[in-house]
Amino acid sequence: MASSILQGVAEQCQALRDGSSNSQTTALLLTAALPLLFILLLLGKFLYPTFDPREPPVLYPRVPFIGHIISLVREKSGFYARLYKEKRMPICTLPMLNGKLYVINSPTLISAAMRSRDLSFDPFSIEFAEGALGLTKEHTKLFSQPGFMDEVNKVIHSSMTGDSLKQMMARGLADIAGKLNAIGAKESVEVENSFVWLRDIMSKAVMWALYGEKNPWTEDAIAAIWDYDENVMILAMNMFPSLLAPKAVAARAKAQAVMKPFYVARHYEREDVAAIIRGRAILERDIGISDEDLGRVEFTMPWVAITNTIPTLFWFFSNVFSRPEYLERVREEILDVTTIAEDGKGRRLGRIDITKLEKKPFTTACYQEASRLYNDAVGNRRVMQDTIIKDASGEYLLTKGTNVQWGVGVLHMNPAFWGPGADTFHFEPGRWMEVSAEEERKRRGAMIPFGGGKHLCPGRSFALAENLGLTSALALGYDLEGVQVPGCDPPYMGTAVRRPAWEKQGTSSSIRISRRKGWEDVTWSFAN
Ligand code: HEM
Repeated sequence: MASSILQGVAEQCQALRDGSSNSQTTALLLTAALPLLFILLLLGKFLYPTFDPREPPVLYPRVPFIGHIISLVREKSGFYARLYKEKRMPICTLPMLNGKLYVINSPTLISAAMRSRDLSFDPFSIEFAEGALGLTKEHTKLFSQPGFMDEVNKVIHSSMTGDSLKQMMARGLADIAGKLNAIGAKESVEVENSFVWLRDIMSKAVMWALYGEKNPWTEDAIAAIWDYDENVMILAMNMFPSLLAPKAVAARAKAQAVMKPFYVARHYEREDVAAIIRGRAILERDIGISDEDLGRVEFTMPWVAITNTIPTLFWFFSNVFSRPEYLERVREEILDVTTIAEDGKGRRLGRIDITKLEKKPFTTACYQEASRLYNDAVGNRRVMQDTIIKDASGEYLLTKGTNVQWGVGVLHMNPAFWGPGADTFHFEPGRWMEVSAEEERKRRGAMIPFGGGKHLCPGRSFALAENLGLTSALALGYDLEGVQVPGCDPPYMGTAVRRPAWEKQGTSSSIRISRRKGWEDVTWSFAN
């Protein structure tokens, strides 16, 4: 940058000496410009980041300083895919204002970044919380105590395994069954928007699973989470939130107000509350967060629990139910894991075993394909100590304090890993069936819908069980007319999964649901 300015000045001086530009005006202008150039050079020295030759290659934006920032805001997660398509770099350094950002595209380097102890997600959790949850500096100071985030990590990951996980799954699945069983044999339900219909059923089930009998989440309060979801990143930036995102601020206030009495009454200590909710609250209480404030701080949990689960459910559901041949194959597999018994009162009981369904090849392939195609998360880490990561393309120095990102879509939609058509929105469950050892090897590290390393999403098995539960009972026991697959928009910033954009392909969101012929008398339940 500085050298190109100097070069420009030198060329002008040469032109003056040569007499090729001897006008007095030019000389005057140049004299006046010299101090300005000097200031620019000085500013450049202090404002522009420096690069070590061992760092990833630098990719300068067309518009200096702010070019990459503008592209990121405009293109969202699509920015990483575009950059990779144009440059095909395994990793690069993007100068931004007076800082820089590393962007990784190689699966091996992404895996290394996720596993590295010197790269951390924790600073983002804390910084995000301040704006997104409306916390005070006091709260963030408490969270920043050495070792606290490691304790949170331990609680999060140990509480979503074994019996705690099973209990959560069972509660959620029972709630889903209740909603479907309520659809009578003689009625048909007209649904205006299939995404919203699924969203409302699943949100309630997840809240029930997390908060137990004292679950505070009303329909209204759940709707507020979805209003918040759309604008959470504006809040996270923490600049004039009431002005820039008043709807999200109001939604957050409403949701946090609903949570407050739950925490003030210490319902989180109850046995029927999910261990992740209980464990986090106790940990936070122990470092000095009051019960009154826990409802505010813990608002992050219901949000992360539904914001990616439900879009994943929607894409799995719509891609299967809109294709009769796929629906038929999925139905066969579900039937195989379902027991039907008389209830002694003239009705039948249908029990779907979700753990067995999780092993069925075609159903799993459809779920995987939906996750591959529609998950476009952006991975984030901060370099805590200078560190080196490497792959076959070379070794790269990552310097302390720099942020690192990767776009999941760059890997998930790369035909080099997933075969022809993988870079278009072509849903092909066949990609997941009969995969050769060679293909398996090529795909290693290229499927990362849940992130990885010590921050690997702890909710992935819960989400899978609930999503399979709802779709499997629907597939076997109900007829759904009019299901279409819409176009999609990038995920909202801070979330992982693309959102439906009905208007893009003129698709209709409305569907009609009725009991399937021959299955009208079945009451559904799940084993997990
Ligand atoms: C299909 C559904 C889901 C998807 C696609 C998803 C995706 C993700 C991703 C990409 C991350 C970041 C991981 C990283 O940076 O390495 C994450 C983290 C997390 N997710 Fe999920 N998630 C889902 C469901 C859930 C559910 C149901 C819960 C809770 C009930 C949950 C709780 C969390 C938590 C607490 C973290 C932070 C983990 C940490 O910092 O160690 N997620 N998730």
